[in-house]
Parts: sequence; C-alpha cells; structure tokens
Amino acid sequence: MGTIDSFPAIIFTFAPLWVTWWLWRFVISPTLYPSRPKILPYYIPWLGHVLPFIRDNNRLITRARLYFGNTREPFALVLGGQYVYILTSSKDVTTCFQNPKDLTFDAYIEDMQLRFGGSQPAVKAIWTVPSPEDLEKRKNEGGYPNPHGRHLVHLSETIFKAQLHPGARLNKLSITFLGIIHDRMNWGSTPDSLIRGRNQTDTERIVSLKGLIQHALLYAATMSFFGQAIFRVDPKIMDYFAAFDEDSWQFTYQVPEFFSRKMIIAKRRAQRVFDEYFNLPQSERADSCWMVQTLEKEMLAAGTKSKDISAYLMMFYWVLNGNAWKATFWLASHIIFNSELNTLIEDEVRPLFLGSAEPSPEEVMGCLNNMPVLSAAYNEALRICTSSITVRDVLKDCTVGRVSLQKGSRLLIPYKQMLLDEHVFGSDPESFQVGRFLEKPELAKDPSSRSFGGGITYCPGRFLAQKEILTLIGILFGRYEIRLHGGQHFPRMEMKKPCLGIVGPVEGEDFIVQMKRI
Ligand code: HEM
Repeated sequence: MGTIDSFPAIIFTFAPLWVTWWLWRFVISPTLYPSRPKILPYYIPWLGHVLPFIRDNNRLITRARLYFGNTREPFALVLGGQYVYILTSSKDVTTCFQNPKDLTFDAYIEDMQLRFGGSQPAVKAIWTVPSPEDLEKRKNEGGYPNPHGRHLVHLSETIFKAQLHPGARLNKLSITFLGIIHDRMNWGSTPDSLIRGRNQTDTERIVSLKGLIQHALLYAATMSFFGQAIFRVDPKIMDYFAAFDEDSWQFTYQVPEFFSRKMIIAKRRAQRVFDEYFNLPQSERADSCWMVQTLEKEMLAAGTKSKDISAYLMMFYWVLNGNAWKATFWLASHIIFNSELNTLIEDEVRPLFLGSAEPSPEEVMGCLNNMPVLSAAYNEALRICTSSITVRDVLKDCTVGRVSLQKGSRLLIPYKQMLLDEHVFGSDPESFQVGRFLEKPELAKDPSSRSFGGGITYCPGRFLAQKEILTLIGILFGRYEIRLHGGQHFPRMEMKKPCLGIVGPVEGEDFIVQMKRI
C-alpha cells in the first residue's frame, strides 16, 4: 500500500528534475555552445545509449546521423556517462588522422593490454620511454634500432611495419605464408572433418566452405608466424582461437564472466598454449618469423617476463587471424552465389593453373594482382563486410571540421558509415555489386574506402591480408570447380553481436559446396 502511495510522490519529485535535465542537455546547452557536437537525445541519465549501442552500433549511429539531417557533422552519444564523439565524414576522419598528438590511441591499447592478461609492471615497462643509457646499451647489444627513443609500444609499431610493409622481410614471410596456403588447398590436405561426402573415385567432394577457408588461412598464418612448435604445444590452438573469436565481442565489451564462460574458457586455453610456447627455449622456435623473434627480444630487454610477452603476442594473433578468413569467406560466397561473376572469375584465374607445372606462389600472386574482376570483387567484398571501428581519446580540446571536441572524451570512427555512403559508392550501397569497382577502380583509393583504417593505427597487415585472400580465392576457383550443393540461402552476416572488425557469418551458417578437381 505504502509503495503505491509513494509512487505519485516519486513521480512528482523526479519528473521536474528529469525535465530540467533534459531541457538543459538537449535544448539549452546546444544553444549556448553551438560549436560542440550535438548529442543524440536519450532518456536515462548516465546510461545514455549503452543498450542500443551494444545491440547494433551501426543502426544507432545511422539513426543519429539521419536525426541530425544527414549532414555528416560530428555528433555525440553518451555511453555510461562518457561523451563519445562519432565521425561519419571522410573529411573529418582525415582531419582526425592528421592530429595524432591530441587524438590518441594509447589509453585504449594500454587498457586492452591489461585486460589481455599483461601484468601491471610489464605494461608499465613497455610504456616507459627508455633512458639514454638504456638506449645505448640496447644499441650495443644489437637491439632493434630505436633512434627516436620510443617506448616499446610505439617501437613495436615500427617492428610490425618492418615485417609487414613491402620489402625483403615481407617477401620472405609471404613465400612461406602463401606456400602453406597452396599446400593446404591441395586435394590431399583437406582435413576429413571438413568433408561431408565424396564420390567413389574421390574426384568430387562436398565440403564446408567456411571450414575450408578458415582452416587453410588460420593454419598458414599460425605456422608462418609462430612455426611448428606452437602445434607441438597443442595441435588444437586454431580451435581454441576460433571459439574465442566467435564471441570475442564479449571480451571487448567486458561482458561479466557468468554470461561469457564459453569465450573465457576458449581464451584461457589459447593463452595457455601461448604461455607454454614462449616458455620453450628459443632454439625450439627458430622457425618463427622475424617479427615474433624481434618483439620477444625487445620485450625481454625491457624486463618483461615470458607470460607478458605471450599475452602481447596473443593479442597480435587475434588481429592476424580475426578478419582475413571472414573477408575471404564473403568474397568466395558472393562468387559462388552469382553464376555470372563465377564465370568471369574462373576465366581470369583458371589459365594460371592450366600449365603442366604447378605455378609458384609468387607467380600466382603476381598475376592475381592484375585481374580486374577479382580486384573489383575483393574491394566490394571488403566494403560490404567491414564493421571496424577506430577508437581515439581526446587528450586536448581540439577542433574537427566545424565542431570542437572536449578533452577527456572518446572519439569513434565507424568505417561502415563511410563504406555505405551512397554518394560515394552509388545506389543501394548495402548490396554486393562488383560493377562499382569495375567501372571505377579508383574508388578503392577514395578516403571513404577505409576497410583497413588509417592514421597511426592504419593496418600494417593490409598487404599480407590482400595476398592471402587473393591467393586462396585464386586457388579455389582456379584449381577447382566450385558449385553450391543444392539450394541454399545466402549465409547471413552476424549483425546481432557487436563486431569491431570484419563481420562473420551467423553461427552455424555456411555454404556447403561441391568441389571438383579440374
Ligand atoms: C581483411 C583483413 C584485415 C582487416 C580488414 C584489417 C583491419 C584493420 C583495421 C581497421 C585496423 C585499425 C584498427 C584501429 O584503428 O583501431 C587494423 C589494425 C591492425 N592490423 Fe589489421 N586487418 C586485417 C588483417 C590483418 C593482418 C593479416 C594482420 C597481420 C599480419 C593485421 C595486423 C594489424 C595490426 C598489428 C594492427 C594494429 C596496428 C596498430 O595499432 O599500430 N591485420 N587492422
């Protein structure tokens, strides 16, 4: 009874407060401070837009963009009491990338390192700028050149680039990486678990497209970066990773353990493999790539322990493997689903494999780079399936476009907003149409085409990613005849789970294909 009586009292007390708050926030304040980004109205103070953001951030951001008249001016959301600015115009994004001093990535990456299992002292050590004495000592020990005296996090960015940007080191790694893809795509290499059926002479099979692609790319990446030893520690490393990756959004959004047990168990298993791997003597891991060895040496020299090195490199393993197989899966699916495109791609890639001798991975790669339909399909597939978001923290009050951003806020760049801009990519931007890039190949260089991000966090793996994706597609449609096995609907993109990279297919959805040797 008392509760019912007090209900109107609560309403009468809080309603005026709520109305005052709402008017201040969404009417008075924007009038007084017109240069600040406008905030999308919301109803519950502090919580703000948290729930719709987690449910489907792209839908919320699109709603906000349209609410503000589709001007693509920066606007703000409120997520758990924090202002989060959203950029949706390529011009503003370019401005943001030109200001890495005020708009930084450091706090976000530090937080990720801690959550990935790095200890406080190790994370502190890798963020500490080395003293001149330490630099001199490292130089004398033959450490990786550090002329600007960078702390290890920024030094590792230069190490990523030294391995992954075009040059001798990338060439060496690519020969191993692409060679393994060629090998895994051999008829005899497909694991039985991926084969659903075969004819008597085993010249035709029914296989899971997703399984085939995921297996070949994860295996090639794991082996070429970390060598045999990681499989000796535990041959199931790829399974643990795949199980973690399936629900890795729960990790990003810090979903409590009770609701994310499957992901947490898979992550722990994968992390244990990395821990044991980095505990092995280095001589047993001599076939790992230059970058892994160099990062390990630099981290040891900075005083970090093997467990912290393992946490850092497991984070790298995630970016290495989280996106490429998904992009390849979508590209292959679109080719298979569209018979006209299938024929065009086959016409382009088949001649590569018709000779009596098997072409070398480098020969194949050299040719794949110059195939207009394949190139257009690659760019279109990336455009459609990208859901990456770049995060920056506003360290100092600054201006982007016509609005001023306040120190202490966070800024997000959801690339999907630009990749689906019909003013750039033409009508019906959500549909897959190879013609967009076939007719205008220069679209791939448009500032709105940013599947690999930009600025200081511009994906250093983009060159390798392109090589692995094109190689796998080239072999799949060049060596084999691939057709859908019976009527199947096109696999759906997983839009219900938040995603910060390339979107995967809905759990359990796949294309089951007939694969025939030619
Ligand atoms: C289709 C495949 C891929 C896509 C779409 C992709 C996309 C991206 C994006 C959007 C970022 C920037 C994230 C941000 O700004 O916070 C990024 C960062 C990064 N990517 Fe990729 N990536 C792919 C494959 C790869 C591969 C194969 C590697 C490694 C060989 C790799 C290594 C990295 C690294 C190390 C970073 C962090 C860079 C830094 O913070 O300095 N990526 N990637």
